[in-house]
Amino acid sequence: MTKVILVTGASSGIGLALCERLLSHDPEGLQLCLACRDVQRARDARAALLASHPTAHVTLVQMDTSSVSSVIGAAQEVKRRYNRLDFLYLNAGIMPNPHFDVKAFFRGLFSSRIVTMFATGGGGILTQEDRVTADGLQEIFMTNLFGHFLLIRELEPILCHAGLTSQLIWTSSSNAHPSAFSVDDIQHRRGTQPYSSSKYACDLLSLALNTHYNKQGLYSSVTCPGFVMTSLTYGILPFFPPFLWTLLMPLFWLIRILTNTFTLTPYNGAEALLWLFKQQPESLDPQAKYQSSTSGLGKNYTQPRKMDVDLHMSEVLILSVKCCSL
Ligand SMILES: NC(=O)C1=CN([C@@H]2O[C@H](COP(=O)(O)OP(=O)(O)OC[C@H]3O[C@@H](n4cnc5c(N)ncnc54)[C@H](OP(=O)(O)O)[C@@H]3O)[C@@H](O)[C@H]2O)C=CC1
Ligand SMILES: CC(C)CCC[C@@H](C)[C@H]1CC[C@H]2C3=C(CC[C@]12C)[C@@]1(C)CCC(=O)[C@@H](C)[C@@H]1CC3
Repeated sequence: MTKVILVTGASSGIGLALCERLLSHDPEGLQLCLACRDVQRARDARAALLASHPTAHVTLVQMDTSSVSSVIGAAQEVKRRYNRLDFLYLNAGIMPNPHFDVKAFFRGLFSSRIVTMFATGGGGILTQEDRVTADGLQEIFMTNLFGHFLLIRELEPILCHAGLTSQLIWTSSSNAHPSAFSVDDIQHRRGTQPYSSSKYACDLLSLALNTHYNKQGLYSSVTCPGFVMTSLTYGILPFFPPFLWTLLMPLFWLIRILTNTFTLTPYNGAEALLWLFKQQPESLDPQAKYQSSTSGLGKNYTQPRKMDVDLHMSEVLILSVKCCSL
């Protein structure tokens, strides 16, 4: 039976690489819908996918996850086109206005946090300046988490079908950290790490969605693509042109020997997202984060890692998120 798959943020990076890998895995049996905010970039992505898979079914829907009306409109369009959705990849994400804290970076270099700092971008080396959207919500929270929550809520009728299972697959991050998140400030209006907070909220929300929806056949899983060279990463050091990143690649390959989270290419980063596509959702651990990993010799594999999440907090979050959507 044909599987219907919707991928948010499919116009570039990990989302686009995932689409390419899904089509290589099963070129005929999929109906792929690319949900993108920029129509021209979406068309270019579709053309690139069709160039390598000319018989594939690839459609587009315009959706900006940072806008409530855009998400609701796109969901209506998706429900009009399909009466069932098998996989929903919640991948669109931003880290705008990042600040790279050089002092924290050098402090980390001479401390015991050196490996975790490289593997997770933690230790305070990255902060961001957030904005408020036209809907009055924090942009990073809205784009990375809340837009996706609204999408799931709107698509519920085609995600939950008696006797069938569907999967939600989040692109989270190893930068998701409980210390950046507070249930009293779920949008992270007051702190300096809204990206980390939004990704930790994705981890919590996935857990709560499993509690609420498993009995209706809907399962949610969390992935981490590792550290990947994409436009999101290039934006972290805007004064650093892409060719300088290329010069750093030998250093990154060396670091990969110490931490297999340096997946580096979007193809490698999409590994866990594709792996989940091939699993029975009932066999997955709702408290695991499925990590794309690449060995020093370039071999790709998926590793489950226990998330630092608790059920009570996940329930508080889903209630707060529902309140935001009223
Ligand atoms: N790169 C990395 O090392 C890591 C990335 N991630 C996560 O992976 C995901 C993909 O990022 P990555 O591929 O790296 O970066 P890219 O910037 O290449 O991809 C991000 C995608 O999200 C889309 N997007 C951004 N904002 C919106 C919006 N408001 N509405 C709809 N789509 C939007 C972008 O669209 P457009 O083309 O229009 O900009 C783009 O297609 C993100 O969630 C990111 O947080 C997690 C860990 C590490
Ligand atoms: C210029 C220096 C020699 C090297 C600087 C490297 C850092 C800029 C990177 C080291 C670890 C990276 C990293 C991320 C961004 C860039 C680094 C801090 C992320 C935070 C990107 C987004 C994510 O979601 C994380 C998982 C990444 C973790 C590692």
